[in-house]
Amino acid sequence: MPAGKISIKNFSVFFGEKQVLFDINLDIPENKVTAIIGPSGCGKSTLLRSINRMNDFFENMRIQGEIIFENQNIYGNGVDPVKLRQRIGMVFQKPNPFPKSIFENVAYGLKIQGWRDKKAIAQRVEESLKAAALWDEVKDRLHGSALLLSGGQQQRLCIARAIAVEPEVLLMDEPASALDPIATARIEELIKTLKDQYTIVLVTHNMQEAARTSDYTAFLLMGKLVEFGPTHQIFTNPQKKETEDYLTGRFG
Ligand SMILES: Nc1ncnc2c1ncn2[C@@H]1O[C@H](COP(=O)(O)OP(=O)(O)OP(=O)(O)O)[C@@H](O)[C@H]1O
Repeated sequence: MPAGKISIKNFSVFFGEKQVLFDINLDIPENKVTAIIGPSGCGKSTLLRSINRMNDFFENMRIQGEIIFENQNIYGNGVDPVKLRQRIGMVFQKPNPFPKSIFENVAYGLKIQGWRDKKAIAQRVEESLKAAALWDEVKDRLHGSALLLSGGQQQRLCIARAIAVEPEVLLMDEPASALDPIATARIEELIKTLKDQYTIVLVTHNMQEAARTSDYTAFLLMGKLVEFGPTHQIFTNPQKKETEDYLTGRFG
């Protein structure tokens, strides 16, 4: 297995008294797509959101263990979660463009980072929209509202917005689940092209999607990591009975 870009070490999450992740150990490989699968409520989103400290927004949240990113524990002293989220970007289940123009959506993070040079901003917006496979569809209406785009276009816009600030890691929480099959296929294609440049972690309910798009798969069950390995191995020759039972539809 390639070297880990992110190392999750003995990691547990509690919401109040309730423990939802139990002692997770997982190395997420660089420039690959890692899928997190498992039945509803098993902790997939919680694990994903732990990687860029999005769970910090829940007041009753507590963790144990470490997540190492570039030789630093992201939960260690002195780590700024806002800066961390610029390096570890996120795309959510429901497309959530801002009620602004297409251009402004993509330029938003750059402006927050202090970019002022209009030409440089325009260039980065174009590059990001191209990388998100949306440029050709929107280049003539960059100043039109993002909210008038189709759901699939909005999701690609959110991906463009996330990559505009050049993160190293992209976290995707069921990015295609609100989309029709054609829009889903486009997002899946896009994920495969983005992995050359980004380390991607993808939560999905959809087994076919995990099989089609990911290089590695982690199977979670009731907050525990049951199995992790190359996707083809997990799907064709799982080592654990629980994984096989889940993949063959015996529960979940
Ligand atoms: N902020 C919170 N406070 C309390 N419990 C929470 C909170 N967020 C999640 N949980 C609980 O943690 C458990 C794991 O939730 P999580 O959303 O991570 O699961 P999931 O596998 O992503 O589920 P789904 O596939 O249904 O989205 C669930 O029991 C959920 O109710």
